Amino acid sequence: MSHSLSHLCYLQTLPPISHKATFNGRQNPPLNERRRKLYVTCGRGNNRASTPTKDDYHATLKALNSKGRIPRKSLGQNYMLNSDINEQLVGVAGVEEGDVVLEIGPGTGSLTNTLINSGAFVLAVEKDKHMAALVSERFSSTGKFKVLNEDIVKCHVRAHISSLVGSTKEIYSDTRKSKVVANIPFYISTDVIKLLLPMGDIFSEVVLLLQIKLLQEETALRLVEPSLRTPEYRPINIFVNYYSDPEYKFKVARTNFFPEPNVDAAVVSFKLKQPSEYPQVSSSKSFFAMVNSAFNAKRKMIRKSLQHICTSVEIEEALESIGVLSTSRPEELTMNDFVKLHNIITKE
Ligand SMILES: C[S@@+](CC[C@H](N)C(=O)[O-])C[C@H]1O[C@@H](n2cnc3c(N)ncnc32)[C@H](O)[C@@H]1O
Repeated sequence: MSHSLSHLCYLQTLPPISHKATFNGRQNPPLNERRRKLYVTCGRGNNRASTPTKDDYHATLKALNSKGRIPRKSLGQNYMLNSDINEQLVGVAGVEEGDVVLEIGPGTGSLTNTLINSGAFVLAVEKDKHMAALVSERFSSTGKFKVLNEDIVKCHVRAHISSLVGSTKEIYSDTRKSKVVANIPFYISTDVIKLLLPMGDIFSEVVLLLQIKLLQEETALRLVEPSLRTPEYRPINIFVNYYSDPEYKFKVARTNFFPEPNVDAAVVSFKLKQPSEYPQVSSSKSFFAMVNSAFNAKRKMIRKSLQHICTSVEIEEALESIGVLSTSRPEELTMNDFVKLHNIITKE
């Protein structure tokens, strides 16, 4: 292990960080054989082995302490303490030797470690310069890691991935698409979904550990499997299903994070559609503008809220022709209904 990694070793007793976290001090379950193997191998023969660090409570505190940091609430810094969950996340994404993976917010690097040990090359985008420095020290010697100290929302993801995939071609000869695997803070989850889901030309899959804060505990489930006529049915549901095939995977209890948030989390996978698989609309921009207008006046009937596009009589006729009531409100239309409606009323 290189000297620069030594501060992350799991050798000392609990460091003197006192934090108001409600972490209950439970130990992670013992490593099984497969995980033990992953911790000591790096996959590619031409790269050095990754650190065999176990990213539990003590190691996380120790890493933070080494940089004099305490978790910042404003950046959603709730660190994962359970390597089993990282392994499950990586398993959901089917990360294989040679994959290029975008990780948003590596933090102390617990998920990064699992990704690298699975054979991936990780491009990490971390807004906090101290955490970016920490993971850079921890992983640059693996030759399978690059970190950008940037805000993901402002980051030119496509350009970075394209230049990375180009530059890693010698090592990774096939042309598989990249993946996104990340434990992201709640405050950027909608922005991240909007940014990444339309990138089906470069990413095959986006697997996110999301905090489920919006309404009640099953928010993540409702994001991917919305029911018509419910308050949770919103334009984001239509957006998600337009660009991907989403799947709710499993819930993650809040006790797995440090500091412990006041909500649980959930793993959601979005299999990205190819641009040729998107619903057929003349313009996605005008389609989403129409959907947003319809939902902006959620209590209003569609024939009234879309009058800036055409007359209410024309909208009524269009609604009837697609088999829905002319008095429908937006939460009564499926994505396919909106697609058909858009294609009729923007033609007239
Ligand atoms: C929930 S923590 C996850 C940390 C780590 N991946 C883990 O699983 O323990 C979120 C991370 O995202 C970073 N972050 C917050 N806002 C960000 C943004 N806009 N762009 C990139 N990273 C961000 C935080 O600094 C933090 O490291």
